[in-house]
Amino acid sequence: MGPAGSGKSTYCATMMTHCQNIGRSVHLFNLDPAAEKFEYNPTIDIRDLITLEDVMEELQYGPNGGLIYCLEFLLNNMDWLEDELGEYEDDYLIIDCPGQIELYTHFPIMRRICECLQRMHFRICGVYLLESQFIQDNSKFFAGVMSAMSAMVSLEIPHINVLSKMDLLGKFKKRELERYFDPDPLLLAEEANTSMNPKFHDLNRAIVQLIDDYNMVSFLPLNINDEDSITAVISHVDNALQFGEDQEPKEPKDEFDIEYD
Ligand SMILES: Nc1nc2c(ncn2[C@@H]2O[C@H](COP(=O)(O)OP(=O)(O)OP(=O)(O)O)[C@@H](O)[C@H]2O)c(=O)[nH]1
Ligand SMILES: [Mg+2]
Repeated sequence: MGPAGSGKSTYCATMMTHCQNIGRSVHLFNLDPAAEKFEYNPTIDIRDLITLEDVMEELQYGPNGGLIYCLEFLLNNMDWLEDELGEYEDDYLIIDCPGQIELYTHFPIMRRICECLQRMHFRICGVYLLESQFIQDNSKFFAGVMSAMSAMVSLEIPHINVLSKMDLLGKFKKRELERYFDPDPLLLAEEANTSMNPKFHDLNRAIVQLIDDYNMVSFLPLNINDEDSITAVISHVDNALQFGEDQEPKEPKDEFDIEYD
């Protein structure tokens, strides 16, 4: 999940490549009826049920109303989804979600989809992407933290926040960056207040107090060009899913077998 352009599809493709390299069988599930093309072909695709293009053309909807219509259509046809998912009950699915925050907070659409997955005994972990460039502007960062938090609160599933596009971030000192990975909102608010009109100071403080009260917003950095960073993110997700706990132990590969004289 994450706002438009935050790197969701790139995240999915990166994780697909990584999983294939480590020998894990994964499938891509596209939930975005407006998606155009993917690096990997989705195994399950909402566009097989309905596409935004058709809705806009036939019902004369605009792009946002059309998107809501598509997802509500899916909710009214959940047996389609259950049929599609049925074949992959024991598999690892990476779901590319649409970005519009309305789907998480204004309408319970994503929540209902999560409930359907849970009914089918899938374990779910939400991964919310926020562009790392946001940390160059505290007010943008706050807005991002709040949108991540509202998705987290409305879905009620294990949730991981990721700062995406770390490769694009200019030079930052390590210590300075770490403040954003585990943000101390009160400290950040003081900084925001120095650059904003005093009439916003109380509002800023109230907002950061809210973030602080939840005390559960932290970020993992993701640099898609750095294998260690990809591994770190996927191992947090695995941990949240308890993935691998019921997997059969793998036979050691020949080259690692110990030879005795
Ligand atoms: N350098 C860099 N570019 C990235 C990264 N992730 C995404 N991009 C670029 O950012 C743009 C948007 O990326 P997408 O992966 O399509 O983002 P999205 O969230 O799926 O976008 P929508 O589906 O349109 O909401 C593309 O031009 C990507 O090439 C990254 O980690 N590093
Ligand atoms: Mg996308």
